[in-house]
Amino acid sequence: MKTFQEFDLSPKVLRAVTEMGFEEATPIQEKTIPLAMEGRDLIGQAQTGTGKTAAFGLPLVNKIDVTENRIVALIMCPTRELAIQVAEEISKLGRFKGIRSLPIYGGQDIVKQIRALKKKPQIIIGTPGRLLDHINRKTIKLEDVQTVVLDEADEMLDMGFMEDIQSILSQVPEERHTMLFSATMPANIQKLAQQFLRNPEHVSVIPKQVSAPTIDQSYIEIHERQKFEALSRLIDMESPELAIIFGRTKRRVDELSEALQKRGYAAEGLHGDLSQNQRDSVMRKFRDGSIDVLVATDVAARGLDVSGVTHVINFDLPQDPESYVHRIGRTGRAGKEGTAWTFVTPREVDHLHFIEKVTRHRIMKKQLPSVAEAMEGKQKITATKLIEAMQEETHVQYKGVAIQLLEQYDSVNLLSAAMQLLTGEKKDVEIELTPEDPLRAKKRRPDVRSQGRRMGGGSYSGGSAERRFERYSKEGGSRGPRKDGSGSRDGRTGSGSYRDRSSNSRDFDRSGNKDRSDYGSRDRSRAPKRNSEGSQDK
Ligand SMILES: Nc1ncnc2c1ncn2[C@@H]1O[C@H](COP(=O)(O)OP(=O)(O)OP(=O)(O)O)[C@@H](O)[C@H]1O
Ligand SMILES: [Mg+2]
Repeated sequence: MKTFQEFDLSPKVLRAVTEMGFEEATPIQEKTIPLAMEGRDLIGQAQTGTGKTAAFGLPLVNKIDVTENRIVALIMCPTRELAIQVAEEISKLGRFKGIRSLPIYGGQDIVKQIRALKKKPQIIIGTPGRLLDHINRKTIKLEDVQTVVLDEADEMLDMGFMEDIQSILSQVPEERHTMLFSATMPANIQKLAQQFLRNPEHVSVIPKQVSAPTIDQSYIEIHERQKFEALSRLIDMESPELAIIFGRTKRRVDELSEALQKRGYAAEGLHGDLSQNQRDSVMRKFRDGSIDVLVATDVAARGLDVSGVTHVINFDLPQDPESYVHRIGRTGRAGKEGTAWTFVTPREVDHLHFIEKVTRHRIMKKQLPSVAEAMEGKQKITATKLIEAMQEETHVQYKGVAIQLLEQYDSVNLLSAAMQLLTGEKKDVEIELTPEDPLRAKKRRPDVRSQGRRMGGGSYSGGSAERRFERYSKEGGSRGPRKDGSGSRDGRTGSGSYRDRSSNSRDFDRSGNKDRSDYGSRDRSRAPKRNSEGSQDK
């Protein structure tokens, strides 16, 4: 492993890296930083949570001259939350150097963004839709851009952003440095690479499995109507520090977060039909720990890096293997351990096995914890907390009352009652969720012999396995129109109808993440053809 001193980074950039607590470069950083510093176009693939942001961010902030007062670098991300987060990381990396960066995404007041643009940022981090909006308004000019990064490149393609990306890049000089990054590189990424990159270097540090090795993966076979009880028991048994629960649709996320609140959990939902203020507020609360359960659609599947996420629970099975990899990759980041549980209805078991094959990772079948096990798990955690608190010896002021109580009451009864209070017994409210249809079982199975390459394990070069995977995906509907596709274009126009129609539909909430919500008068013909969420986010 290389230390950062071994790269030819400027002292101010090195200082930022040190302050961020990075000591050694991760494998993707080790391989891509020198290439990027040489100005090589590249496609970088590495497991979730392994520092791809700094892999492109460091060479970028290192290269930019601080006296520059034009936009010289552009980073595109598929979702608003990710744009905000990447901007945050870039700003940390460029802090001592004084690099100016700005996130540009839909849902935020455009006038405010125009004002911020007047401060002459050198790096723009944006979602495609809103970027185009600024380009059309001539409030963003890309004629001086020298470096372009597409983070989560495959997802942007999947969301139907191809045309938007084409339009944006048509504004950027052809003589530029372009980099694509993602943990997954399905075959169709080739199209994007051929079009936008020049003689790119493929850097893949995906070992055997595409999902991070530090994630413990299990599934529970369960009927739709039992899922909520199972979820409550799992949370009780495992007592996550922070958990992300993925639901298939926006409606599901709304119902689930409400149900969890009724049971007394500190949970909130995130999906594309919320206002940007609501989205920001939910993310803030999750990051600062004022809620410990985030219920989300796939809008939260990509790139989000929240420290302390110990558990990911797929309440509904994800649509495709990539989505599975990215969702569970919200835990087990930066070498930490994580746990992922997936609920699978009997009719979806085939689909789960397909995901297992494509990701080349065995997902262990586990039994639903019994009420007694959940209870026991919870009590163990309370007992541990109690013992830790006792050892800290900060409870002196309670000792007087404790002695009095012990003189009056039975010690076992007393401690049991205290533990019950501490455990915070959940309210026993009856919950009924609207059932979701199971994902359709896939008929076509991947060819086991060639599966290693299917998720781009070292190659994305369009071999038969990739093609098969792509074909499979299309048939399975996962790459076809998202199920909420219907409303997407309206979303782009900013009319209320999208919201009205989609909130109860079985929509894949990619919708919300993509920022098209204030597309205003933009040409509708440019709306992504295929999807759903593509609709909203710029
Ligand atoms: N060299 C390093 N040493 C320690 N921590 C690091 C290093 N590089 C990055 N990190 C931290 O690791 C975490 C994950 O990084 P990042 O979000 O860039 O991962 P990623 O590879 O982009 O994941 P994803 O595929 O989910 O987007 C972040 O909190 C980041 O600050
Ligand atoms: Mg990332």
